[in-house]
Amino acid sequence: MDNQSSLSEFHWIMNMVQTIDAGLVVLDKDLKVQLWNDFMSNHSGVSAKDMQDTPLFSHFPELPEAWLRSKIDSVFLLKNNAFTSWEQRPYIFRFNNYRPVTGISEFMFQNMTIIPLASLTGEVTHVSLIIYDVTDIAINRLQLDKANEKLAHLSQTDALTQLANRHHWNTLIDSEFKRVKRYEQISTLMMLDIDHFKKVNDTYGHVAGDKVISEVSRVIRESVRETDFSARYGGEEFAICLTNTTASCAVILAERLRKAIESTLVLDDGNVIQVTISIGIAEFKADVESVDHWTKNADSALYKSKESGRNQYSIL
Ligand SMILES: Nc1nc2c(ncn2[C@@H]2O[C@H](COP(=O)(O)OP(=O)(O)OP(=O)(O)O)[C@@H](O)[C@H]2O)c(=O)[nH]1
Repeated sequence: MDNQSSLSEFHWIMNMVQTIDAGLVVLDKDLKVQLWNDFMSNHSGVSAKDMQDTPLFSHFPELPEAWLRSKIDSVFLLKNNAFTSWEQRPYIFRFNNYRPVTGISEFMFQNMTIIPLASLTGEVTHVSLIIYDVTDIAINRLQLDKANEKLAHLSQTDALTQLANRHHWNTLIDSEFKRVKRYEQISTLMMLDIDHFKKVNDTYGHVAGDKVISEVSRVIRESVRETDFSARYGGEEFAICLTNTTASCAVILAERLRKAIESTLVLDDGNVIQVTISIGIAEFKADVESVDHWTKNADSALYKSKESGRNQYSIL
């Protein structure tokens, strides 16, 4: 190839380097900038002329210097490419994201490849950083993750009460049962039922009944610990599992709930509705063979509370 054609080849290669839709930066061993393409100028607002032969980090103090230095050092040393993904670190250079408002990020998500550049003698004298704008991919992924999270929440939650639904309860209590059985741990199951609820429906209607269920659930949600879990077990029946708690300690929550619900006034269409609950408590014991067995124990205790006059707790 003669000088003229290699010069023109160099010219169009430089044209491509400048206009390609990715950031290209070439650094020497002192991390001084030797090439800064149009993508980098346009997004950073700093021209190639101003960057030329100056240390990269002096222009961009917000760069993760220690982390990036060690990445670049390892490329010089090992002569291998290095790659970083937006999932590890959303961006390297803090460039604005010009996408229509997404609410997810105001910055451009970036992947980066660092490649060693060898001289004719094989010595790695420079590295090139290639910055890819992956904002669209990242935003789609994050939106999908959010939607999946929302769907998972919806599929596990009872709409009226915002408590776990029966299906999700089954999963939770199943794994709690396995945990306590295997490690001989302590855990207590509590079943709650609104007293004479049929009368509430018959007197005030189903909408008022729903309001009562929703208020009772609110009290439950606000009363249990973060480590406990609760669910709407059936129509007006609720279940709470108190992990690492004995039946005698569960009594404290049972009484707190009983009193709180007894003193809650539900207003509906000019009516003031007041309800009470009955509670059955069953601590996990070594002879409990299954979740069904454990639940039956709590149900028997609940039945005892109903039989003894309601608005009270019983322990099996
Ligand atoms: N409004 C409303 N009512 C419901 C819902 N689910 C179940 N119910 C009603 O709750 C009532 C439960 O009645 P029962 O199981 O006979 O018991 P109770 O009247 O509460 O009496 P005790 O439990 O013996 O104190 C029934 O009338 C059901 O129709 C619901 O989601 N909304």
